[in-house]
Amino acid sequence: MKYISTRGQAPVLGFEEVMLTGLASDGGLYIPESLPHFTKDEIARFASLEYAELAIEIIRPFVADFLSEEKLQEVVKETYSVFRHKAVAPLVQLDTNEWVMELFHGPTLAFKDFALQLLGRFLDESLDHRGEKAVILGATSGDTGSAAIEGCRACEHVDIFIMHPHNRVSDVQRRQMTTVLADNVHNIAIEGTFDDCQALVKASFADQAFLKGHRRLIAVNSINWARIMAQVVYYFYAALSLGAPHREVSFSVPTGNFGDIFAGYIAKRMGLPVKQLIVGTNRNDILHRFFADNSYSKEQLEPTLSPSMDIMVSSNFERLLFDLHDRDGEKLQAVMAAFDESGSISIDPARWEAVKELFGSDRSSDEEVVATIQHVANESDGYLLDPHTAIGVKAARVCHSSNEVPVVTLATAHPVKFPESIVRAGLDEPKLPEWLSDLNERPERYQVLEDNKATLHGYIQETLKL
Ligand SMILES: Cc1ncc(COP(=O)(O)O)c(C=O)c1O
Ligand SMILES: N[C@@H](CCOP(=O)(O)O)C(=O)O
Repeated sequence: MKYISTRGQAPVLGFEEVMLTGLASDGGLYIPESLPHFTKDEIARFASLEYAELAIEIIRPFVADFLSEEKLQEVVKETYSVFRHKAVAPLVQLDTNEWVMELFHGPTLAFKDFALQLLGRFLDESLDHRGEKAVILGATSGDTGSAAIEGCRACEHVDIFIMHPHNRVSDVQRRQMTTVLADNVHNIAIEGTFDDCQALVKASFADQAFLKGHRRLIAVNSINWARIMAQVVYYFYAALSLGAPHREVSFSVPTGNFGDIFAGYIAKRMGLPVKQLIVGTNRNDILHRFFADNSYSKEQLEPTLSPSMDIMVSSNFERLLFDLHDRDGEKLQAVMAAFDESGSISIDPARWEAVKELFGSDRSSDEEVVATIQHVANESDGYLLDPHTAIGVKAARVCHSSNEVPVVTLATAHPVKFPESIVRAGLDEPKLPEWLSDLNERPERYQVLEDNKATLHGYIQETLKL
């Protein structure tokens, strides 16, 4: 399979290079030139598979030129064996046709583990084979960071630098990162927002001189295609459990960087009968404003009770825009340049009407998040939603257009990561699981840095003695 950049100017690459490259050299994002497509019969045959077996089927066509069948089987099975629920991604029923898919049974209690446990193993395999050393640079609003650290801490060949916005992640999220004291793990608190951290990652890909040619720079954010690919699997898994391919299924997804829901869009393009994809945002609602008013325009980022979604510029939205501009890199280059210059774009109205047939959207305030948590706990026997998932559940209830079609909200994080919302909902604070119960006593290590590229690069050079 060949991968092309959304901006049309970067070299066409195979999977392994794409995984090792992160951002394309023209500033775009890599995406398959064409997607594999499964027929209804083929999808029906997946129905009896366990999670890891299904993952092998879905992932195989994307990585065929990277891993042998034997290695693929070994790595994928090992990846999903570390999840703490037998079903890996269990479904919980809230109402007749309303479901929640729990994606928080991995090592860091958020959906990011699905892709980052796999990516860590893939990177290790590749760098080992090539005999190369790498620097991983990531931005996190709280969950990608710990999942990336957990996925990559054992990789002999990498040093991992994770930037989080100082004082803007929950205590549990911060501690999950900063209490990992391995020599190759470096946590940085940036005096700024998640968007500032993400901009530093992108600027570093555009200017890699600070590594002096000694190391390869790798991205673990969802700009890395391998992240999206791994997340496609659970859409198939949920839909198959609910009657696909003989029945349509809708999904509601708490959305920030547009990676998770974009994986749902890819699943649909691969043949899964997805009726609707519903975007749930908090008050940092650029994506909701796009789907509601055809206005993709930056505003001031505001802290919320759902900090992982405190994101204004959604990286993966560029991948959808690419499709909405005839997959023409030149056109997209112009669109992104206009966005960079004015901070605001809209698309051709006919295209926008068409995309809304698939995508719905909704926005929740903090008060609505608390009310949803409270309401669901009352009606479902104390079932706890984390604040991000609550945004998804409300979006499903507001936007889902059919009573006949099941709707699945992706439960993206465990409620224990965000106790403040639970307590505000008048519910008992959830307890950390046994294996994490001493998290608050573990020593922390991180460096606070100003939001400045030269300062960041200097810190990395000093740490690695480059
Ligand atoms: C708990 C949680 N929910 C939802 C999201 C949004 O996912 P995405 O950025 O892929 O849209 C994130 C992170 O981005 C998250 O950490
Ligand atoms: N919510 C994310 C933000 C980064 O998104 P990513 O999916 O592009 O890595 C986080 O928790 O860090």
